[in-house]
Amino acid sequence: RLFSSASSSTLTHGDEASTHVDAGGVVDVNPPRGTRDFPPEDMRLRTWLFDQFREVSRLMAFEEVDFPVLESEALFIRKAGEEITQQLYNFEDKGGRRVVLRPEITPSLARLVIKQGKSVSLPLKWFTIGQCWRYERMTRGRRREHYQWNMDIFGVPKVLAEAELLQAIVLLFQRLGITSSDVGIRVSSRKVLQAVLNMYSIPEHLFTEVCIIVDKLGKLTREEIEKELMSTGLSSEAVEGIIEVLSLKSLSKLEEVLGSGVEAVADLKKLFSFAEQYGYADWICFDASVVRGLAYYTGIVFEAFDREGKLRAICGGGRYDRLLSTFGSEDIPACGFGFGDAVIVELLKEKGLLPDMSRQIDDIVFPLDEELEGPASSIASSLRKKGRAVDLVADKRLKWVFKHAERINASRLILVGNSEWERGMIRVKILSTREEFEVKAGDLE
Ligand SMILES: OCc1cccc(Br)n1
Repeated sequence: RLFSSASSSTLTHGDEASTHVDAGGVVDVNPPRGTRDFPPEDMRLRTWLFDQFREVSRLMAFEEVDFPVLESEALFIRKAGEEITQQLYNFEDKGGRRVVLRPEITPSLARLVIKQGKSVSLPLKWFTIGQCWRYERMTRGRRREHYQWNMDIFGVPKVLAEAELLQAIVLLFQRLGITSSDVGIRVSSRKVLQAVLNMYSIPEHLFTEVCIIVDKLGKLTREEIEKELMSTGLSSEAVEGIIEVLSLKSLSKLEEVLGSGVEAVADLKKLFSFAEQYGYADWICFDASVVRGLAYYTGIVFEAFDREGKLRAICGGGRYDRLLSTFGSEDIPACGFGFGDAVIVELLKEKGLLPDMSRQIDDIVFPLDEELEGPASSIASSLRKKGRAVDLVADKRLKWVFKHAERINASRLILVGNSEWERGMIRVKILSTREEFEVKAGDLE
């Protein structure tokens, strides 16, 4: 514990109590509920994962963008009863403005596209990695923040855009060593549900609400889903029809039920034929139950899942052709996905695919006497200017330095000692081969 649990008097400075501890004199060293610290080893893993996200974005020719974590609440007020908008991390700032810690990134992307307006030429292919927030009652002890990699394409109405996004996801999995035996991607289209609602002449305004309800398939029982659907005013016949179609996992069966020439079927057939061309057909499967829980999806939707069924969705996304008009702007066809930083790490752990996250340093420079600290720092400085990662160590016993060199996987140990320095020399140990030699200080590369 950082402080004893003594009374606060032991912690005061002068006559005012320290402002960092409560009356009990103990500061809480944990981060706020539902949030994480990233100490060095965790940060190395996160940096490695984000580097994979960035490399795939580069391969796909996407441009990086960024936004404030803080957004106007108005960007996320939607009436569809989505979990994400019911758990807004929202508050009023000191200027009386209603703001949120963003729960997702797509609305910010849409806002920037609108703001850029005519100054950008379509298509746009943008990516970002950003922290997203939700305020969930900690009854379920779940996280309140995660980082999400988002890839979005604006201005391409055809399913080739969704096919591009699916390749990005498959490339990412392949870079991490995950195969299509570990993970699949369920693909469907909101137009399937649209077609079913049309079959039962269900009014358009119920579409989004029905989507949000059926997205809970697999989380709620069939009875609960049926009850919620009936509560929207759907007939039991329509409810049965919806549930029957959504349980389809074959495109040909879907075509039988919906009839040929239905846009939903045409889109999906096109997407699956692209998948063959890209070479990721074995990663994807049609599953009509996929609707995703965001109100604004209008077409193809998809989500990646672990085939053992132990984890929550790894990533998900879809087409959202009418989001911009909800912000009062001209619509631009768009599609994208979000890929969180938590479930993927759970999967890598499950599969024994976590990379080695130990430190690696090029050189340790160590002065054997205090009066050699100056020369040691000049040696460290010249090595750093040549691009070497150098740990300058002082005030330690040599035994500790050897242990430290092992701990941080240093390649070389450079010792600055009196007898050598008098001759302008330093001693170099190559730690992998134990080879040791003297070299003129200025000649060391
Ligand atoms: O994907 C839902 C979500 C949104 C924000 C924060 C967290 Br943790 N999870």
